[in-house]
Amino acid sequence: MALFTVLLSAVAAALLTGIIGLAMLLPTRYVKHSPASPGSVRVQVLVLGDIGRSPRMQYHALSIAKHGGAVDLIGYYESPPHPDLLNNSRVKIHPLSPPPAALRSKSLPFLLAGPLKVLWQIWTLIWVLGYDTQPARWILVQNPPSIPTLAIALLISVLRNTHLMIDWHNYGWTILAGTRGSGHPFVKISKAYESILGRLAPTANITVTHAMARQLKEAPYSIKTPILTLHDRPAAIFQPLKGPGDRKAFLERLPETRDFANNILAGETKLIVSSTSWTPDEDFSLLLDALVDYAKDAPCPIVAIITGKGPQKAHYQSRIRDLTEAGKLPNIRILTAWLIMEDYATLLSCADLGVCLHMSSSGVDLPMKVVDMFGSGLPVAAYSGYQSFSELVKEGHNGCGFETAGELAAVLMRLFQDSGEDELRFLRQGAQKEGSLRWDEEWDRTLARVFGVIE
Ligand SMILES: Nc1nc2c(ncn2[C@@H]2O[C@H](COP(=O)(O)OP(=O)(O)O[C@H]3O[C@H](CO)[C@@H](O)[C@H](O)[C@@H]3O)[C@@H](O)[C@H]2O)c(=O)[nH]1
Repeated sequence: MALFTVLLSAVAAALLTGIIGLAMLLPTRYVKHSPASPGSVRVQVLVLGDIGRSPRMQYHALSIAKHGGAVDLIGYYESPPHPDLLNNSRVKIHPLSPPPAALRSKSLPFLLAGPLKVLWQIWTLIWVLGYDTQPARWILVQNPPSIPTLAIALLISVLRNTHLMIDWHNYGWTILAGTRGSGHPFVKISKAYESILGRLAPTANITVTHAMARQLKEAPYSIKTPILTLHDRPAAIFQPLKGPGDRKAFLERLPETRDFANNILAGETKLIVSSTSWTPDEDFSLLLDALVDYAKDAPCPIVAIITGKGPQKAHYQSRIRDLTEAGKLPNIRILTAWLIMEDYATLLSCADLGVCLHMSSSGVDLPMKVVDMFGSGLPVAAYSGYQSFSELVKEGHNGCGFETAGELAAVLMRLFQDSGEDELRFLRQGAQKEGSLRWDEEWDRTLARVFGVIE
């Protein structure tokens, strides 16, 4: 009997120690103040991508900080973030450690490297969201990427008593379907995962279009929590040119345009700009084929600058080289570049036309680059074959749609002839008008109260 009592006590003591130990390992919890004062609001803004190339998440961070909230901005630190974030005392950037090189290279088979990479991401996310940051009132997470971000954000929101808001930019499974095909098992798993977590996880949701908000209310997502649409709007850094002197100074300074500045300023050469993350959902063959077509009977030379970083850049650079060497691009110069944010914004304001090849894997997202272009007063020629297109581009008012290389070539021919000048001027006015609706007003109206950063 005595032995039994001793054993029982030992088991109870071990259990208690285990429970206390576990409790001590759990992350600290947020204590809700109701209502919270704006100064006490802390938000973890999370993107499992390069912070510097996640404009919408950077703008969220800036808006929260502008109203006095504190922000932990979490993501990979690859490109320089928005300049206003770097010296903002209310924003702390928490760089995620990238997976070890062996997992990123193609040396290991995907079936081994893929799961190991996800395990690495799970660990780094739990560490940063749960332990490296103070408990927050909100986690605001970008979707996609969805795996493992949504699951970890949900786990941490429960453990730390934090509200969870998903900012739906698009769907991870539709992007995957673009490369693997919609019948692939990974695509099916990814769709189920995103739908279930979307339904279970958030206190509230944000979408980039009304069309996406409508879709999320229906199966397979069937989200019942509030869904707010926050259209992308240009940040203050994107502004139309103040005067022709500024255009001259910039074009003569930028290495990519210096040699062509005089002709561009005289209107004899047209400057077009496209920006991209060089992902498979943007088919740059459309632009290259259109330029080859245009070059056959060009009304004027074109300098095309494609800005951005991403996986397919080298592939298209080599296609551009081949086409140029084969003599298929007479009077056309195609350059690629990665510019600091200020120069990217000014280049847009100096161009004659923006080109957008965003194809929308889901049909219901929108390209941020067109928002940048409108902010800089630049009209666009944009791929238009998807449902939400008209939520941003108004055909004949601020841009022209196209679905094939032939149609894009026809737009370029029409606008760059002498007779196209009036239409281009009219479109520029439309772009400036659309771009005058700014991020700050849209954000303050839609989200400031929800986060509690205004009373
Ligand atoms: N600093 C700098 N930034 C650049 C440059 N070139 C491109 N960028 C950044 O890269 C963005 C373009 O990125 P993409 O990945 O091509 O896509 P997107 O047009 O921004 O659309 C994405 O965001 C939307 C919502 O925010 C999503 O709805 C959409 O699905 C997509 O993910 C530009 O808006 C700009 O912020 C450059 O030279 N310099």
